[in-house]
Amino acid sequence: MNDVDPGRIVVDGVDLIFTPPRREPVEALRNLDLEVEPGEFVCVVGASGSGKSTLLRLLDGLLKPTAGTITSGGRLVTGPSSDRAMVFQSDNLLPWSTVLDNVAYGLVLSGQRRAHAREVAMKGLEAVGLADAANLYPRQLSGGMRQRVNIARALAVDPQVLLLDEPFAALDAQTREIMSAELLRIWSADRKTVVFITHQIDEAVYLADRVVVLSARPGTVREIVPVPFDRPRELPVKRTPQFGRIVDHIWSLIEDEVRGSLGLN
Ligand SMILES: Nc1ncnc2c1ncn2[C@@H]1O[C@H](COP(=O)(O)OP(=O)(O)OP(=O)(O)O)[C@@H](O)[C@H]1O
Repeated sequence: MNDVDPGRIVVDGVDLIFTPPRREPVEALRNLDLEVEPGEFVCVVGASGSGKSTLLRLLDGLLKPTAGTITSGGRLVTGPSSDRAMVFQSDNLLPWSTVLDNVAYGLVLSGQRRAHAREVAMKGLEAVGLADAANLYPRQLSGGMRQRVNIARALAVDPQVLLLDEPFAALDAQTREIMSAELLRIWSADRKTVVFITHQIDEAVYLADRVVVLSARPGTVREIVPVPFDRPRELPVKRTPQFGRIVDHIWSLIEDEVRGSLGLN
């Protein structure tokens, strides 16, 4: 494997210190190293405040490391780029545009002709199973459908890397479970590199090739837990003893810190 392979992410010795005006600096991440292989699905878990979202924003180029470097496909990440796309917890769909135009939006912004952008957007909607919803408006969709539109929008620009920050956090438990299976189906079609942030350990174990466990602030990699289940993965794998053992192990790594973040230690 070569650092310049498209979709390969290398985080090398990254520190991130926030320096808010008139407040104490906040050391969010310290000496964080991580390598993600092209096409790999990595989930990141850790107590609240351990720096998960900060790491994702660094990977997208929305934040710059205080020290260390991040490369994507061998190129230094210095700002957002079309080879990486982000999906947030709250959907940021435009309420006055149809589903199709919401998905086409990024392509139009990047200079593509509207007709071509719509064609590509339609393919994206087909990939997430929402072709029939193309002419609806966001308010006419359920929460799960809106997040599928968000994913289609991120995929429409054909990024090498997909960054997802708790994309299903606002959904109810059943919808969330179905959406995670749906995400694996979408991902398996062209296996982009995925970095997925979640609070739900079982969601992480179900989705990931490897689960990155962050320590409490300042966040650093505490352990990387490989997930051995074959793909395609069906939801019943979550009910197996081996699955339960991996979830228990990850929980044991962060339990004290989760209690600490709640003031319970
Ligand atoms: N812009 C900022 N200015 C100052 N401190 C910040 C800023 N953004 C984040 N932080 C702090 O950095 C730390 C890491 O925040 P981050 O949001 O990355 O954690 P997280 O693991 O994603 O948390 P959660 O699970 O609660 O979403 C926290 O202590 C947070 O308060």
